[in-house]
Amino acid sequence: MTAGRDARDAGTSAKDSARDPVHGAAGGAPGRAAGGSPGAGAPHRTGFACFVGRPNVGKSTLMNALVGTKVAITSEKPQTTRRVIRGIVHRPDSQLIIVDTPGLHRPRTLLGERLDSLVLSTLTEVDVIGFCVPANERIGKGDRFIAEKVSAIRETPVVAVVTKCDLASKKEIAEQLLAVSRLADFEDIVPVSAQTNEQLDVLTDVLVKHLPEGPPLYLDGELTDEPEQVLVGELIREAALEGVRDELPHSIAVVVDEMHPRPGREDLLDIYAVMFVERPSQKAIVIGQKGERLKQVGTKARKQIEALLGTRVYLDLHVKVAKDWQRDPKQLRRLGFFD
Ligand SMILES: Nc1nc2c(ncn2[C@@H]2O[C@H](COP(=O)(O)OP(=O)(O)OP(=O)(O)O)[C@@H](O)[C@H]2O)c(=O)[nH]1
Repeated sequence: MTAGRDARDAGTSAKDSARDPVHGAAGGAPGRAAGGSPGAGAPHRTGFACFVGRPNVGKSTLMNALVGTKVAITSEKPQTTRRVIRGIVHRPDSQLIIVDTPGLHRPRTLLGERLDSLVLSTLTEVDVIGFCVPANERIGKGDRFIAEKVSAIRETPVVAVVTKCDLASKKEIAEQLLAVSRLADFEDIVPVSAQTNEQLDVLTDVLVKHLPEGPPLYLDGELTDEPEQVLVGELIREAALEGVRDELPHSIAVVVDEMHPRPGREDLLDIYAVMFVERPSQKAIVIGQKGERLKQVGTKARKQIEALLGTRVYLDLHVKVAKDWQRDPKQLRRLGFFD
């Protein structure tokens, strides 16, 4: 099977693909979600997909690349994603709504437990699951744990996605595809790179195959239904995560209190946000000497927010301590993590 083939050729049934589940090797034609010309009389499909995998395997980056814009934040720190975010891929033949989840992992805190139950309930509700494994790392216990969990969900088909293929040689990719095929009985296995856009169109084709027939749920051009306030908070958190180490990334939460155009200045949006950390020592780190670090974080976040919203932004960012918020149900609710 060649990579980057036409969408219409991809219409193999789940049964066919079970016999030959591997979709090409990376190195095929690049392109993002470009397929999707509906064949004559082919029904329109609409549905939900969800990517799961160990932290840091590239789930959020993949969703952004498929959707074509930055709707989920990414970082080199594991467990960056905390919220369920939807990105929408529009094609003539289909609408693929991607639900981004936090990685499944063994819960260590109350926050961890809540995230895991959130993930499991999401998985039974979507139409297809994308189980992600990076091409450039050996399959480990964590991957096996998640592969077992998702293949136990009988009602949802699982497609394996070998990510970050730009970081592996052809031989390594081939070996990884084989290793992944031994993990569980996947419907399909697709090697991709979100960095170079390789095989993203093929992945979309494969996911769309599993969606039910139905009309579009979102208007053309809508890329996400996350409230802007949430996206803005996530961009601030992403800027704050850069350059911090150890436990600190997990201790940072951001709440956007207010967001409105400045009276008499329709071209300027005022945003008031608070960054929460768990301890005073962390507050000092986040703020930095003479407030330097916080200033950099604010500038970086502001630029990203301006790019997202297409307007000039004034960002008022404060840091507060919410003691041990990850373990405290009341604080968790306040920061938007509901049970
Ligand atoms: N070279 C390369 N790097 C990638 C690719 N996809 C993701 N990355 C990088 O891998 C890191 C983790 O990516 P994320 O998308 O945040 O991973 P995630 O699985 O969503 O992580 P969690 O939110 O922790 O679950 C980031 O530094 C990305 O830039 C890819 O296709 N190629």
